[in-house]
Amino acid sequence: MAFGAQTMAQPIKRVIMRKPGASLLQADPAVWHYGETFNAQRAISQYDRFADLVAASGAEIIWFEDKGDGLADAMFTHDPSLCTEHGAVLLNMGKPLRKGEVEGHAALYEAAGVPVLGRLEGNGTVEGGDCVWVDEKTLCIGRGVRSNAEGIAQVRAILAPYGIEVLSFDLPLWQGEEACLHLMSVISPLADKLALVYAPLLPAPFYQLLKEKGYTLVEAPTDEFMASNGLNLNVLPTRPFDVIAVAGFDKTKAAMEAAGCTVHTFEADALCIACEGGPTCLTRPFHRG
Ligand SMILES: NC(=O)NCCC[C@H](N)C(=O)O
Repeated sequence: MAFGAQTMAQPIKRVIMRKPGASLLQADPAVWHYGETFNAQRAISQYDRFADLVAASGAEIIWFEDKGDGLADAMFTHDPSLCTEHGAVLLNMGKPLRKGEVEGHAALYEAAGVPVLGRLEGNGTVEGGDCVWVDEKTLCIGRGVRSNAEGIAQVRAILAPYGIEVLSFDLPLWQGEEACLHLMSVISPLADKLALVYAPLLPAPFYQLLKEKGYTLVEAPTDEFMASNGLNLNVLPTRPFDVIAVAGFDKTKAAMEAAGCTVHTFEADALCIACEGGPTCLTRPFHRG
């Protein structure tokens, strides 16, 4: 099976996804840090609409089944692994409740015949949501509550033989250690060198790098970023200029449309806003191009 995703917006050919089921239905929202609008049954039906949009893009979905393993956050398949043109990297989750998800990804890559280049060990943590390819040879990682210096150093060592540079950028604490703020919480690539950002929370050197690399930045409005717990910004390009976003954030949608994007939306208060993860987080594209 072909693989490799060192870009963030090229057409998704293959993607790992997990439909929430038994594990989400059993999840205690207080334990998992799910918000007031959490409702597992509604989240599951909202997910179905999202999965229809991904399937309609033509992507092949590789399913990571929820057989009641208790891993409620495992629907956010973006986080336990990433996949280069040379093979996959198995990450190590910073959120302790999510550690067990990595084995599921390992099994899927093995079944798909995708080689594994390396696996994070010991205390090193990096989550996929902190990883942004700004070009095919440059992977930026947000150092924060979920990804630490040791984990970033391990990813750097795993990818160095392939000529891939790994850069680290410090994230703010924002809503605290229990909440989820990834580097991808403040940027969503929309096309080659075009990204939706929430500039006030971008690490300043990362903002400067994007400018140096020639990016055009579309700014998401503060009121919608706050009202959505940041989920207005978390949009998934299934191909350049064609994105899936959470419904209800019209100014953000209009800003993307003004930049030339077609925006498909789905209702996601019980799924994304409550569980702190959006359309990008719900997918691990492992072949784009
Ligand atoms: N890439 C992402 O931003 N993933 C969202 C993960 C949300 C999940 N509830 C978590 O706390 O890890």
